[in-house]
Amino acid sequence: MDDDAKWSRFERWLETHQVTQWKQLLSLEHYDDGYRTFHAKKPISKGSILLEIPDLLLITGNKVSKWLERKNWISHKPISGVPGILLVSIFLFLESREEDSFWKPYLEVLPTSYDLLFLFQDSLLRSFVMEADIIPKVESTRRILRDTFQRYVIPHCYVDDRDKWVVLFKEFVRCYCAVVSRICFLPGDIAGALVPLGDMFNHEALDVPMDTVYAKWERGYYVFRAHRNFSIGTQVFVSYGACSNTELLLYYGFTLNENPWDTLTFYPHELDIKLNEKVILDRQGFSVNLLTAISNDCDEADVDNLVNETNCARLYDICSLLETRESNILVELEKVERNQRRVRLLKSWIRGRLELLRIVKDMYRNINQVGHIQQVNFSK
Ligand SMILES: C[S@@+](CC[C@H](N)C(=O)[O-])C[C@H]1O[C@@H](n2cnc3c(N)ncnc32)[C@H](O)[C@@H]1O
Repeated sequence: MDDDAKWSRFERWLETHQVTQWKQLLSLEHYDDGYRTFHAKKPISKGSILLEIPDLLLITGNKVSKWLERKNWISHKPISGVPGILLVSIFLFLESREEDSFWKPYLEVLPTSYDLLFLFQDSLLRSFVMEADIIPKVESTRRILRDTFQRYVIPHCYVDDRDKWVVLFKEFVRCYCAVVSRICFLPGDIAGALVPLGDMFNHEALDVPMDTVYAKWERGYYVFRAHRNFSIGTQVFVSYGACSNTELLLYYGFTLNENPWDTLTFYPHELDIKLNEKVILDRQGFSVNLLTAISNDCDEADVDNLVNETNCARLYDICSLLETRESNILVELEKVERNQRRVRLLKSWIRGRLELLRIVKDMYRNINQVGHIQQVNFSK
């Protein structure tokens, strides 16, 4: 069945369950790479309902854990020790092998390839990624996936050779990627909910955190509301939260330009600074531990005071060191011949970090010149 036919089947499935209203407001655009996004057919005002998906269509962690237990796939005791996200991944894997699965029309339109960071080749990660603790995070994801697959999936599948194991494992990893990159928050659920069609909204970063929850459970439906006005013809986004580009790459496989929530995490000893703790840099500057380490004697609880008392020229210099390091990585990355999507993602990730460093450098330069922090907003 080709992609158009799969999509038509998915739409019919939605219509059978009375999911039709959205078409008055939204159109779905399909990209060549198989991804999709919503556009506004009419002007949309903040707070209006975009989409309502009935409970029956949702795949939730709680439903899945009961199902796995009922089918004796995993017994009660181990189930409580397996993270909900992995249980939903196992469920997706099993359902996608069932010809008559209720969710088949949905499963068929899920993306077939992902760019989550743990899927990147080690040669790319180890040479071009300087974020603190990223390699252990990637390795732990890979290990957990292998262990879960070996422990809970393989005993129920007939696998007589290594090639078959590899094929099944790749399919399991694809299911896991679908779950982490699409699951929606559902209070009281061990994992959250996969919301067919609701998971086609792309993410946008907001300058300030949202005042209300715009995607939530209401009266037996998962309801998506507009968090701002959208003009006709423009892309309609939701917001996945205040995610840094590192988090976006880890869990969703993309980065944003000018992401106000971007961060850069590092260990100062990498720059020959005597401090063993991890330091986080965001648009407000360095985390308190670095400020404390290089400040004069002052009350650490008051960040404004701490910055006033800190040698901002030194903080500026640390930004410059980080900037040089990131620029050098970017130069090396430019030499990589492969112009594949993952290389492009790493480049845009680094460009985002350089932009962040520029903003913070300007901030510390201004503080240094003025001698106090009045021009800087530390309200976050
Ligand atoms: C919940 S899905 C959104 C729907 C997705 N576009 C699709 O067709 O299935 C999340 C995935 O969409 C993509 N995505 C979401 N927001 C994006 C954005 N602002 N820029 C680029 N890709 C985005 C990423 O691949 C992410 O893993």
